[in-house]
Amino acid sequence: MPPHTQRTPADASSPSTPPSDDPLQRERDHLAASRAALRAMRVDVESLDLSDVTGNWVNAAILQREMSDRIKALADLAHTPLFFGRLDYLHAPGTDQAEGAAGEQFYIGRRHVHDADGDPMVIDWRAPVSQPFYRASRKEPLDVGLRRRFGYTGGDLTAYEDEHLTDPAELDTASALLASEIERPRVGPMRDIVATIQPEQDEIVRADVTGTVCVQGAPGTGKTAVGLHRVAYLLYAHRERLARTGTLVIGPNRSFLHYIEQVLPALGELDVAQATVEELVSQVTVSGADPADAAVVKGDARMAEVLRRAVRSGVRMPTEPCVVVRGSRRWRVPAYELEEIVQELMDRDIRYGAALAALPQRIAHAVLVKMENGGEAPDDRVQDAVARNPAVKAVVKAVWPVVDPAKLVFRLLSDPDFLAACAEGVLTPEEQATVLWPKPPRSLRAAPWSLADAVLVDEARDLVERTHSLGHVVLDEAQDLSPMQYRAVGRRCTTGSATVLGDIAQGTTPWATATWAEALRHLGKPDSRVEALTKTFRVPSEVIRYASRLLPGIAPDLAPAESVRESHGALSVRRVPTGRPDPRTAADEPDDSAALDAASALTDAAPAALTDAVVAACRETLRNEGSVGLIAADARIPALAAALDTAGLPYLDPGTETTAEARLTLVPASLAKGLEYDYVVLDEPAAIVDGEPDARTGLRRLYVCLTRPVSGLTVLHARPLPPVLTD
Ligand SMILES: Nc1ncnc2c1ncn2[C@@H]1O[C@H](COP(=O)(O)OP(=O)(O)OP(=O)(O)O)[C@@H](O)[C@H]1O
Repeated sequence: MPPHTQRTPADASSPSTPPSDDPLQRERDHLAASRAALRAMRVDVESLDLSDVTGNWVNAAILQREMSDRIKALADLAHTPLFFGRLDYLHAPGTDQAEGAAGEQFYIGRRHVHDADGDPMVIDWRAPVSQPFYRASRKEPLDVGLRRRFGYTGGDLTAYEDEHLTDPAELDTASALLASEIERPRVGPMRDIVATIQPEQDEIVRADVTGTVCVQGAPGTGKTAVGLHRVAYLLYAHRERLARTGTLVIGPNRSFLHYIEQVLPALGELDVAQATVEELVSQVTVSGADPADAAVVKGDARMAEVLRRAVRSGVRMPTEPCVVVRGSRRWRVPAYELEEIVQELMDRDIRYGAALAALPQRIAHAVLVKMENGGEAPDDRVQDAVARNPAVKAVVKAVWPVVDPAKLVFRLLSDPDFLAACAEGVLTPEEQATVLWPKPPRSLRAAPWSLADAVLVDEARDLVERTHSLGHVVLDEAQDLSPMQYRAVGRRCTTGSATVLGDIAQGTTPWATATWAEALRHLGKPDSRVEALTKTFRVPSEVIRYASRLLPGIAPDLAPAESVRESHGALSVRRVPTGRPDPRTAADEPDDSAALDAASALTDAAPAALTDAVVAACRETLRNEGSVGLIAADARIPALAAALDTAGLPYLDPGTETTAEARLTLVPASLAKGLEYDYVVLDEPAAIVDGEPDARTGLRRLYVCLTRPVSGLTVLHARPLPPVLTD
């Protein structure tokens, strides 16, 4: 049999052939039977009578919720095929390839379906028996004789493709179904990749839950997709444990999270929390922004030591004895003894709040020892009562005051002497001046908290009281976090593990991490393994080669990505003549504020010819099938929006999903990260570079923008391109 046989209903069956003789029809029959079995499973759950089994209304409510979740999970989604693959094992799995053991056949799908006898009709893709579907190869067939992939049109099974992994005569050719899945237009919500997960991606998806995995992946290599499938896998393989401990996906912004949140329900998972870093540290409301230099210092890991000192700065050594009066007797704990107790709590590595709770008990214990020595026989209740005695409370208040994390950070940022005392030898005087508020706010409520400040408050809070740790955290676009932000994420998985996804070349914050080793250290997972993904499923080869020319300047240690798709004519770079000389190039601009002012003046005054050409390019590109993203420097967005309005071209915001009717999105460069469009029209690269505080960050932002297209990229420029992008 030739490899990769693909059949359509037209050539696979004729009206005269009995259905059971035709392999494609047999598969369609299995699909119909599986659907019927799924319906029966749903009816079973719906008809369960809970009145007998629930003793009280709380149990009834919990059970009811579980049932309605289960009913939702058992829905047969018309456009998500129930199974997408089949594995024919040479031997029954688990029989250790025993002589004579019969091979077994499994259909692989998004969820488990069984018939009335409980025999499996579709196996969940996450089950161990499904793993060879993703990993088996000719070199290592993993006891699989046949791997079959199914093709669907709408909800109909219309094709299949076979690989006989142990047949030496069969050639190792690329899968046409995989290629068509990768090529499909991107209109609508993001889809899962469960049918086409690649071996190197599967290794990450199924990595052990106890370890943290960090993925360095070039644009479009599937980092986000892998992260989401990993969550779905872990919830399947460790459901009980993670239901108890919780799972969280952290993304850079809400529109990004909205974009990805549609995938998990299709994979059968409804219970995964999502948050941005800002939402994670929401002790105070963020209303301000820091200049880059202040944010860099506030985000530096040294701030953890400053905060540690600040939290303990109020601790005073006792100078007076503690005298407890009980009945007719007075018990006296001398100052030196109290000092020993306080010193011991200082030396022990326990949270400030835990020490505060322990201190009155320690003093009470000292009193109890004296009582015993004095011939009394006090019990535990006496110790509790002594701990609550006003004299003990007064000592505690004087030596170990309550710390409010927000008030503490407020004081650090507004009181130069306090900051100097806590930061001595840690931050230079200049750095201290940088983090202080220029004009101290009048009250806590009036404080213009920035995100970096909120992270400091979160750290201070953790020094006082342990942060709740989850079972697993997925951190996407991780390269953009500051050391203090890594610590904030890390303390949310101290007892669990993390999946860290990112691309050093796409780091666009002034505090972006230089290496994954450093990031993992701040996260508190220094020994985690780092995997690289270098095959891009999104960006066409011509485009990724073009964008990769920026790599030596922005991330010299990274190898350029390879594209899975050769596509000719995917890249078009057009210079728009404006009739006026270009004053300078993007690359030789000096990095000072005068130059930046001049640059933004230039950006604002982009020639009308460029705007016209960009609108025309959008119109031309919209003739293709699929979504179109017009990406431009943030400063250019108002002018382009006005031009699109005038031209009568409707457009969407990045957070809004494209539909067949509304396919054009106007994307500010600062929001382009993580998004993808079939076609991208890129406006004035030099303006995108100028939109950032320094040239390297500008070029990294440009790299992000250049790598958003799936099928085609049109670059329009009036100003010169960065030199590495000119031929
Ligand atoms: N194995 C696969 N089969 C089919 N499509 C895939 C596969 N892996 C990834 N893709 C597709 O490639 C595109 C890029 O994936 P994704 O957004 O996860 O990449 P990324 O590495 O996070 O990219 P970026 O760094 O640019 O944000 C998506 O459309 C995704 O569905």
